[in-house]
Amino acid sequence: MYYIQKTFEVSAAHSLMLDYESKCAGLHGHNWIITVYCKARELNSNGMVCDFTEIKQLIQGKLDHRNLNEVLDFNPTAENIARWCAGQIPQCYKVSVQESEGNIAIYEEDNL
Ligand SMILES: Nc1nc2c(c(=O)[nH]1)N=C([C@H](O)[C@H](O)COP(=O)(O)OP(=O)(O)OP(=O)(O)O)CN2
Ligand SMILES: [Zn+2]
Repeated sequence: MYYIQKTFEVSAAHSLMLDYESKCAGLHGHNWIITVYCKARELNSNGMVCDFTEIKQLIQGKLDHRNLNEVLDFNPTAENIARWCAGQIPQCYKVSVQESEGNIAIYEEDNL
């Protein structure tokens, strides 16, 4: 099995839809640090699991410098963003989304 991981930053705004009062319901921004983990049994014709550049384009290209509430059709929590990122790349099995220094969400496919 081959494994790769790609880390990049997304600077964007969001507001959260919550059923309790929170500062996070107001529009605000983060510099999310996103790490995408991919794997493949065989390399493609270019000798890659998938192209680092393409991974970044598929996610950062859609989210960077945007209002996430306008480009995503779900509540843009770090957990939901991580799951959405995983869905953009067929070889992806895990995504980590770091919202701030102490706040990290991880989505990982359950193969059980
Ligand atoms: N489980 C989650 N909890 C929270 C999420 C989330 O995505 N998943 N998101 C937020 C908000 O995005 C909020 O903006 C985070 O605010 P931040 O100031 O970064 O975090 P804290 O409130 O913990 O502040 P400290 O700086 O650590 O005091 C909130 N929760
Ligand atoms: Zn936030």
